[in-house]
Formats: sequence, structure tokens, C-alpha cells
Amino acid sequence: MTPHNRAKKGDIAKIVLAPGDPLRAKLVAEKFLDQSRLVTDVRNVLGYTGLYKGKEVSVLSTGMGGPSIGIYSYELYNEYEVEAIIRIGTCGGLQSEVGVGDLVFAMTASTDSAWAHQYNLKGTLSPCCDSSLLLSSIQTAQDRGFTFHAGMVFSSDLFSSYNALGEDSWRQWARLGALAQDMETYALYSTAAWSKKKAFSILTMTDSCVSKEGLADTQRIPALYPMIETALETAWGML
Ligand SMILES: O=P(O)(O)O[C@H]1O[C@H](CO)[C@@H](O)[C@H]1O
Ligand SMILES: O=c1cc[nH]c(=O)[nH]1
Repeated sequence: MTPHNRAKKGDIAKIVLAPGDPLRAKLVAEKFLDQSRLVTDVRNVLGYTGLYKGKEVSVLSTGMGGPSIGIYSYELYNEYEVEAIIRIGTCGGLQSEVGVGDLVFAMTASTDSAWAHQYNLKGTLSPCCDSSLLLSSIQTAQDRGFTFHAGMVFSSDLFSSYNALGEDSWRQWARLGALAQDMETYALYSTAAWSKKKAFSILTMTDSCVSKEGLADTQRIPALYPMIETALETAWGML
């Protein structure tokens, strides 16, 4: 147990899917896992463990932003002996070729946050995903015909659609190739590197900063299924 997680040590599987939204964790548990059970609900941050095709997988929400996923992922890796975390998040699209509903595989993350200052580096940290999780997800997406893009994402402390920098704050990151903007991948990959564990972010593009298109409320949940299926297949292959 930790101040943020009441699960006991053996209650959490070696691989954890990590959405920001607690209700997305509940959805994964109820719709995609067999025999799922709630293992933590501290602060209403929901965590479940169940079976996917006979193998044990957990899903734990991480809240929004680097500091929040930083706490949950640090505890999972270092207190619960979790080997790999696969984030299943939404993102803002920063390139015209990334369509609404497409998957974005984050090979690396850039950031405007001071997250890496804690490591006392004399330079800039560019954390990357685990290559085996990336390759496995590419295979699943190809097999199932899911449209995906793999490359750099921009993890911001600011929500992409509105912040004091103005609605064009994302453009320079896009100019340098960022596919999408989320808020957690940089902190997750850094925490995995520090903990000597694996991480991978699979994102669904729900709101395009380029075209201003987005998913309607009724489309939001089913649009996340390809991401969830890809993450579960990838987890299953690692177990
Ligand atoms: O859908 P989730 O996983 O929460 O991810 C995205 O959505 C939130 C912003 O709406 C941020 O957490 C961002 O990274
Ligand atoms: O960070 C995010 C997440 C979803 N949609 C956005 O526009 N930004």
C-alpha cells in the first residue's frame, strides 16, 4: 500500500494499462477483462486487475499531467514491482496527416515541463519508449487495420486547446515533427528510465489542433477501442 494506492503487493499484475481517466479504467475492466476486481479507489483513482485471454493484466488511472502520472508510475514500478506500463490516453493532433481517431505511438516525448530537473543533468533528457512494446503494437495495429503514426509527441504542462500562450502555442513543436500533444508521456518515460522499467504510450487523437475537428461525445468511447485492444494485445504478448 502507498498513500495513493490501497492495493496489496500481489494485487497488481506485472503489466499495467494506464489511462488518465478513472472511468476509462472502469471501461477496460468491465468490457475487456474477465473476472476483473477493483484493487484500489483512493481519491477515486480506480485500479482493477483481471484476465485478458487468460493472463493477468491491471488497469490503473493516473489522473492528468506529469506530476500525477509521476506519482502513480513511480509507485507501480518501485512499490508494486510492475515491469511495464502502457499508457492509453487521448491527445491533440499536431499534424494534418494525423486524423481524428488515429492511433499515435509515442517513440519519444519532448516537453515544456521541468520534470527532468530532478535528475541534475547537465543537458536535456529525451526519454524514449520500450522498443519491444512499440514493435508489438505496430504488429497488432497492422494485423487489425488500425491507422497509426509513430514518432515524437509533445507532453505539455498546458492543455493544448487553451492556455495563456494562446491557441498557436503548439506550432513550433509541430514544426519540429511532434505528432500530437498530451500531458503525461514525458513524465512516464522518464520515470520508467529512472526505475529501469518499460513504458509505452499509445494515444488516440481526439481533438485536432490543425483542423479543429474532434470526436463528438457519442463517438468518444468506441473511438478508444482500437487503442485499448492494441494495448491489451501488446500486454498479452509480453506476459
Ligand atoms: O485522456 P487522458 O489519458 O487523460 O490524456 C489527455 O487528456 C487530458 C486532457 O484532457 C490529459 O490528461 C491529456 O494527456
Ligand atoms: O492533451 C490533450 C488531450 C486531448 N486533447 C487535447 O487537445 N489535448
